[in-house]
Amino acid sequence: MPARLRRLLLCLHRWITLALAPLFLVIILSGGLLALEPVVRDLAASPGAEEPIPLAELQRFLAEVDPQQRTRALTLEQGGTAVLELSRAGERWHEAFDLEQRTSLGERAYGGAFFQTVRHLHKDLMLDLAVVVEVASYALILVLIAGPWLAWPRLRHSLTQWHTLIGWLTLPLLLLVSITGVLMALELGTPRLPPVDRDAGRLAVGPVLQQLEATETTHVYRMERFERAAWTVEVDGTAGHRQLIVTAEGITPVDAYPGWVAELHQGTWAGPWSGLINLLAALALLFLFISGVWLWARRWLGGRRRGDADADLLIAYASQTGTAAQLAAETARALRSGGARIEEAALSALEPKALDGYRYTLLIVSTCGDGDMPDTGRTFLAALESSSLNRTRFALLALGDSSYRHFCAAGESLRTSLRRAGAEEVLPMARADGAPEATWQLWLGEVAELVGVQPGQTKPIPADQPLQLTLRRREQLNDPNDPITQEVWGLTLESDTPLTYRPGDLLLVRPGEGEPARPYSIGSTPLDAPHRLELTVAVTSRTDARGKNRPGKASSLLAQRLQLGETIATSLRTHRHMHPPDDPQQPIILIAAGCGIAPFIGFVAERAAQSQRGPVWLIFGNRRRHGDFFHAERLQRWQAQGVLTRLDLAFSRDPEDGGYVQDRIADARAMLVDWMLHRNARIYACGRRSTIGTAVPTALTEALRQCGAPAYRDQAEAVVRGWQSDGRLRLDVID
Ligand SMILES: Cc1cc2nc3c(=O)[nH]c(=O)nc-3n(C[C@H](O)[C@H](O)[C@H](O)COP(=O)(O)O)c2cc1C
Repeated sequence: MPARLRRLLLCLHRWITLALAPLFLVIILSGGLLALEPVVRDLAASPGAEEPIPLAELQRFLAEVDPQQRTRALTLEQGGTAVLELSRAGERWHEAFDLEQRTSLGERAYGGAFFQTVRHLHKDLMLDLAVVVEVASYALILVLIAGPWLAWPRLRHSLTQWHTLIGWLTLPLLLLVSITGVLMALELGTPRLPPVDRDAGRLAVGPVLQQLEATETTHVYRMERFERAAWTVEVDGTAGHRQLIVTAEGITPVDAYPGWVAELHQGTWAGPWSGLINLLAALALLFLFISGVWLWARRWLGGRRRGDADADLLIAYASQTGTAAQLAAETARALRSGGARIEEAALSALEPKALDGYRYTLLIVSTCGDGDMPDTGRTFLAALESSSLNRTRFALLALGDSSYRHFCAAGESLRTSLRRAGAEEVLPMARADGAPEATWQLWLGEVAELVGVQPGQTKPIPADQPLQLTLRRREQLNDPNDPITQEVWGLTLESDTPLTYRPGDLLLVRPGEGEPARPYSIGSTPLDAPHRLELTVAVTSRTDARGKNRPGKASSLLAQRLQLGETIATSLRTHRHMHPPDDPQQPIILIAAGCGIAPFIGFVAERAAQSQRGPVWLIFGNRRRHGDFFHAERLQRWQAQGVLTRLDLAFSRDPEDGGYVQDRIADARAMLVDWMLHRNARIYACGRRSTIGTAVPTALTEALRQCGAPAYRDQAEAVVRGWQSDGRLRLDVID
């Protein structure tokens, strides 16, 4: 189904229900109660009479027991009993009589007056607003019809799945009840009645019987006044068994009363007990209504707390190269072992409102780029602008390096925005300059004291390793004659000592003394050559104050100025977040745009060096197959060897393989969703912010939705956020 149509149906389903919620509740609850009426009536009565009463005998009987003609209805029961509904001065009651003795057997209480009120509520809200009920019934039919288009039922235990399953199972019954309700309001499928003068005076039972005398009627089964001056009477006579409408003007035979539509609507087509089906319909509707509103409210309130629902501390982080993430994990471990109940999440997995649900929120946030917030914190920071957090109490540890122009700028701006949103800062902000271990330890001590726990032992955070590396090989990876491609080089660097790292770790390169370092993802494995590491380096450029193009200092050093055999001082930073899974059998999906392929060459190389390896699927996108399909030869060799299980390519400027990585995700969505939901795969994505940072999560959300797992956008988004926070989806964004 087209996404736009689905969105429209979802809007109808959700907003009609919410807009008409009180009305729906009244109609559903009163309908459920009314379903009980025939049953209660049946329980109170003896089984129905088989024999009707002769007309003359009925006249004599009524003349004696009801001389003032207060009878509104008469029914017969087995054992010679008649039950009269009598009224006096607006009061109504049922009384049973012995037909032979003509004596009262006492009042019959089955809550007739109560059901009368409920019926009134069900039909016109007790305010003569039958038209409002009619409109609500149309709306309900729309809501019911829109529902099944939104999700397939699945056998899984979650409120959403129960909502879907019950909706699907009871749909025919619910449609039947609501459509017959509308038909009744339109008087379709009910017997065609003669015109009834609603303003005429009350027509008493005596004149009705007199009129019947003048016809061929011999026996009466039951009779009931349904308007002030109109009765329905079921009779036997020479013309057979008939249903008559009697008014002051005369007698009209009609089809069976109240008609098949009303019987279907009331559920009484198979006797009083089949009416209980309507109780089932009402309970199903009530469940769908309450669960639907609850699911919506839960999403709306941003109740995105997952995992430990009782946690009273939230540890949230925004990290670019993994340090803040690692410190957050260590903080959580230390406080947990002291007995605190903790939830840990990347800021990208949270909505600001969620912070209000915890006693304290502890934030660890680094600064990247030129004073920027890491990608995992940007959406959160923007969302804070329109949030009001009056129950949030937070403590913040900012990571940075004072050799950069804007020291701890991301931490500062997060702090400002939180305070502006109304959150209370409970500890002075801590700023770590360079290696953060010492500052973090002090901060952890303060935090532990604040929350009242004794922190457990902490593991040291690996510090950056200084490394002297010699350039051994440099090869241009793009086609220098193709102006559409960006200048990209593959470098092999060598150390005197064996190296300890995993693919995805970062090599920090300072282009000069006092210059800020630039991180480069390492795309090799020490399993292949323990002294070597490989980089894929794009030559960046920026426009200076005079409008001239200046090459990036670190990239031009690596790609141009550094000579073969020359040595450079660097440092190696562990980037645990971008390590391949520890289990070599776990399926991995690698999504790379442009230079984002850099770490993944190392991922596949690591798998190639392992004997017991799981599947690897690479989705790579760039501009031109013949200009910038980096590492093509190696990738194709790995594919032929079966190391690379699947390779999908998107070259945006080539007509034959056009599109972007997100288009390949959409093409292969069924397989991708299957790998994620049933094969415990992990996704890694690396590339520029515009491609990977937003397009990949959006494409994954869309893939889930299209596969109906789940079908609602906000739920699919929550699944993708969940993958991000539990490490099933790992993004590495390069500027
Ligand atoms: C490319 C790059 C840019 C950085 N920019 C800044 C900056 O503008 N201001 C600052 O205080 N620190 C800056 N830093 C230092 C980091 O904030 C610091 O290394 C921090 O520990 C990294 O934490 P993370 O691994 O969680 O991202 C930068 C680091 C790198 C590698």
